[in-house]
Amino acid sequence: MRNIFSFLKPYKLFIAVAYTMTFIELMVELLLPFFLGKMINNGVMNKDLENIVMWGSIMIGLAFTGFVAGIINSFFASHTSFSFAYDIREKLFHKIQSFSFANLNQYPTSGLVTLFTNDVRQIQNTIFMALRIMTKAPLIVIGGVVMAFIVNPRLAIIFLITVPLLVAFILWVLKVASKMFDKVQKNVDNVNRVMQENLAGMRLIKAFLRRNHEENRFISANSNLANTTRRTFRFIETSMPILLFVMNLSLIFILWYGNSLAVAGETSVGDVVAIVNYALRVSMAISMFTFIIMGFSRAKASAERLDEVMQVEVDLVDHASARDKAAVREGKIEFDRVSFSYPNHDEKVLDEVSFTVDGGEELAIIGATGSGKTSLFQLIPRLYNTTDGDIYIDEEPITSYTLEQLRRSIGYVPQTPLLFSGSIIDNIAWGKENASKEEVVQAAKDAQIHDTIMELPEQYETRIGQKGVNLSGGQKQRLSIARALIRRPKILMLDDSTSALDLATESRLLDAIHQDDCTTLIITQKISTAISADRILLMDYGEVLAVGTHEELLDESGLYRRIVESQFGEEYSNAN
Ligand SMILES: Nc1ncnc2c1ncn2[C@@H]1O[C@H](COP(=O)(O)OP(=O)(O)OP(=O)(O)O)[C@@H](O)[C@H]1O
Repeated sequence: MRNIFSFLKPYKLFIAVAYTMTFIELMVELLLPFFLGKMINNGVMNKDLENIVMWGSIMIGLAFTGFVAGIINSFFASHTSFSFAYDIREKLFHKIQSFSFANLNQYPTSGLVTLFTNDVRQIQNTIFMALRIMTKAPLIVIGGVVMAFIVNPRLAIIFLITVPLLVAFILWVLKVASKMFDKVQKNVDNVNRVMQENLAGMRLIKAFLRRNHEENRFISANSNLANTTRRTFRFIETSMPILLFVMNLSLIFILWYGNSLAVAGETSVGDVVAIVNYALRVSMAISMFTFIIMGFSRAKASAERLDEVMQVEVDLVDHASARDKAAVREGKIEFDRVSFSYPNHDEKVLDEVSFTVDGGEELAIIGATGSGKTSLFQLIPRLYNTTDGDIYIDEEPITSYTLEQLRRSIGYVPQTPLLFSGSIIDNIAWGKENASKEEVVQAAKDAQIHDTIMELPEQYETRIGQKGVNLSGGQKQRLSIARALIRRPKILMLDDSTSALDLATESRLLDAIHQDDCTTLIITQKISTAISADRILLMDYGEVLAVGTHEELLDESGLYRRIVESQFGEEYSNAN
């Protein structure tokens, strides 16, 4: 909590002004009934018009001062709460950008989105309320009781019974409600998650005719949310009339007892009116305070969630020995008995993997699904750290490069191409800061996508929807390859990124890549692609079974022969 609210520090002055205005409003609220009593006692009861005008003018002046103070307070309260929300969203975004893959695995995307929207808004609203009325409400309760005692202690005695009773009741309501709000929040997260998965997987849902199934899943999440919200608000709604009932009882008591004292000449009508007025203000402040505290308990839960993410230790940072000047020169890669398990998982997905790729060499990696190919790739740009063993680039441990230097020299095309909303040119140029149009066009030509782009309505300026919905799978793959090529990386890594390309296009693309002097690692399922590489690495169950040329592997590895036969037919391997 404290960490999150420390974001208010830059706005200390605004907060001070807001609280000063609150104090003025408070004074106005407490003095008005007092002066009303005076006006009735000295003016109305004595039919003294001059006195009425005098007290009336003072009251109007006070009310106007309160009104102006309220407007100024509102301005500073909203400015502070909006600025706070802006700052915290910016800091949160920055923090999440610094997350490693292992950190990201800890938090579902939907939860992170909820942080940015729901949680930040919840705290923002509470800060606004806090500056606007939160401190005023309890002070009105205390001040109202004190003033009532100043006006008439005998009548004010009722406050000593009702106020503690109401406060105790409200504390109980809050305790129960905050647990209920926790459940509401969990259900909000759940609805967000289902929605997000559905929007991202809409095509798959339609293709698999799973619309009804998904609708039912959403209905279930949505009705859970509606039910918990309904239960929570019903509870609060039923507690409010109880509150009002106790308040009204105390008012009736004041009127009845005040009347009998007035008839006996022991108090004045003005005092009774003033005390009734204080009772009304105290009751309103108490019920207002309930809502504020309820908002506060929700904001507390939101602040805790935000704080948890803000405090996450990023587990992948530059090594103490990393040198910013170290730059990848040739792109020679060496794995030395590298083992790897995903964080918080015991299973080894890579087991003592050793191999070397020379600078400028092309290595194809093949293996069954789940054999650890992508995991191996992710270790090279240090998206994860190895569990055991070392990786060297140009004979230096990868930890001796800063993350920035290391990743700057790598062009990584992931298995699922992800394009951003924007134009084609933006998407390719995204791969390199300040890329020129010529560089974009050259990268597109190398990735064999230039001709396709030129056929689009606005060519390079054509906009693509989020995730490039209006492009085919193969086109998306080639755009994300162009994005990697524009970096002119020393190490190029393609994770099954040519799977949707026909053989001729793929071979032209690989030829273009060969023109560049870069080390290329290609994960592929296609033997035809693997054959064109200098060497092939065969993986199975996280181990390297064999490394060599196509012919060497045909001789050495039964598994490789079987894969070749499954794609080219038995005659092929017999002939070779
Ligand atoms: N984020 C993760 N957390 C835990 N385990 C994971 C994670 N990602 C992958 N794995 C596991 O690691 C193993 C290797 O997965 P990997 O994606 O490296 O295989 P792959 O050979 O690239 O498969 P494919 O050809 O299907 O892409 C699998 O058993 C998988 O379940």
